[in-house]
Amino acid sequence: MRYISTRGQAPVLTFEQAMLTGLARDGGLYVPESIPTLSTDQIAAMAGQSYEEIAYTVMRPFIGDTFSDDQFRDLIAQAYAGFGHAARAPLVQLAPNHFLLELFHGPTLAFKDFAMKLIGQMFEAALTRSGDRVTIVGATSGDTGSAAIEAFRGLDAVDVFILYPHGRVSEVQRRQMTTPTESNVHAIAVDGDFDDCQAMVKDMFNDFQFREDVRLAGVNSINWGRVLAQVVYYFSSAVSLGAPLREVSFTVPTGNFGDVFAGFIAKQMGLPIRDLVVATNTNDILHRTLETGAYTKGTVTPTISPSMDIQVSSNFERALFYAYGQDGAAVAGQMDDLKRGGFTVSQGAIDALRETYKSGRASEQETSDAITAYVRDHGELLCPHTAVGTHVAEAHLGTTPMVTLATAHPAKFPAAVERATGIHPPLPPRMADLYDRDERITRAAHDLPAIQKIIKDRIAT
Ligand SMILES: Cc1ncc(COP(=O)(O)O)c(C=O)c1O
Ligand SMILES: N[C@@H](CCOP(=O)(O)O)C(=O)O
Repeated sequence: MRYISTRGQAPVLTFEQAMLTGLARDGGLYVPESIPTLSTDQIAAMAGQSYEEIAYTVMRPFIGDTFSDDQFRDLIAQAYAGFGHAARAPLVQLAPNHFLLELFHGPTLAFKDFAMKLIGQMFEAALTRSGDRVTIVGATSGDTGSAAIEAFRGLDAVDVFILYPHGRVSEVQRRQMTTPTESNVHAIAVDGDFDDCQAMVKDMFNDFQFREDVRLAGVNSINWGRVLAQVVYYFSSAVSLGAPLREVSFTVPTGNFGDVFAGFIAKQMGLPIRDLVVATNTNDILHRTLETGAYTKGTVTPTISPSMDIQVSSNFERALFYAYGQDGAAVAGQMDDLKRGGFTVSQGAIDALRETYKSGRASEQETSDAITAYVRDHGELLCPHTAVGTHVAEAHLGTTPMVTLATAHPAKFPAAVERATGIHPPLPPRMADLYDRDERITRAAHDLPAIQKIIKDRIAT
């Protein structure tokens, strides 16, 4: 399996190279040259299998000879062993045709753990074999950073620097990033919003000297490995609802478009997905783009679902690549226009996007009302991101079963949940002392050279 850039001008790589490379050298994102399909029989055989077995079947065709079959099975087993639920991603029924896919049973209580725990295992195995050392720099609006720090803490061959927007993540998210004591993980609070952090990470990848000097790697969803691991729970949940014989739809709380794009890959692989519904908060650039065809950058507005406070949505580039019939030059042109503020998707491409993705938006009040209503009517305490999802999903319920992705545990956002319900969601016992642990934070201005210096100085010591 070979990997190509969405902008068509970067070297073609193996899975291992694409995983360790992060952003392509032409600024694009790596995607597989072709998407493997699974037969109806292979999908049907997943019924009753463990999450780990399904993960192996779904991901094996993408990894080429990076790992042997046995080693890959082993890495998957280790990645999910510490999850707090035997099913890993259990489904809960909310209404006759509406289900919640609980993706928050991993160590940092968000769906990011599914990919990050596996990537951590895969990085360690690949770097142990090669003897190389890398510096991971990531941007987070709260959950990617905590999952990355958890997955890579204490690993010998990796230093991790996470840039997060100062004052714009929840206290639990911040503490998950700032309280680990291992010296190879660093949380940097940046003056700015998530888009500023993400843009600086991309600028570091485009600074080839810096990239070589620190052996830069990325674990944001620009990394194909992140997307790949997220394809698995679309299969596990759809199969338990009757796939491949029955169609299933998904509503996905969306920010950087990685999670919902993983659903697109599942569909291309042969999973009978009817609709993929993109659910946004008031930072609704994706919903507006799907409605109007115009992707126009606005300013990021802080919301009670802070992990989705994003305007420049990285993986939309991957979606565009397929909507433009894998035309890298067309994607590169649109991304150049984005630097000047926005672009208009061609009629053919927007038709293709609308064929796959439906969308909706939840205001702050609607999000809060959904949290209140779901605990009252269904006994389910939702995190605000999930509540954005259930609100939007309700407008798309029909005869096809709808699965809304529950992307984080309510205890990660206790203030918003308590305001809406009067209930203070407790942290699981294993992290009950989170508020008592000492924090280690580096503050930084929105200043790329200064942050690059912090990184270089830290890895030199
Ligand atoms: C809790 C939560 N929900 C939803 C999202 C949006 O996911 P994506 O960026 O893959 O669209 C994020 C952040 O990525 C998140 O942390
Ligand atoms: N919501 C994310 C933002 C980064 O997204 P990623 O999927 O590209 O890593 C977060 O919580 O950090």
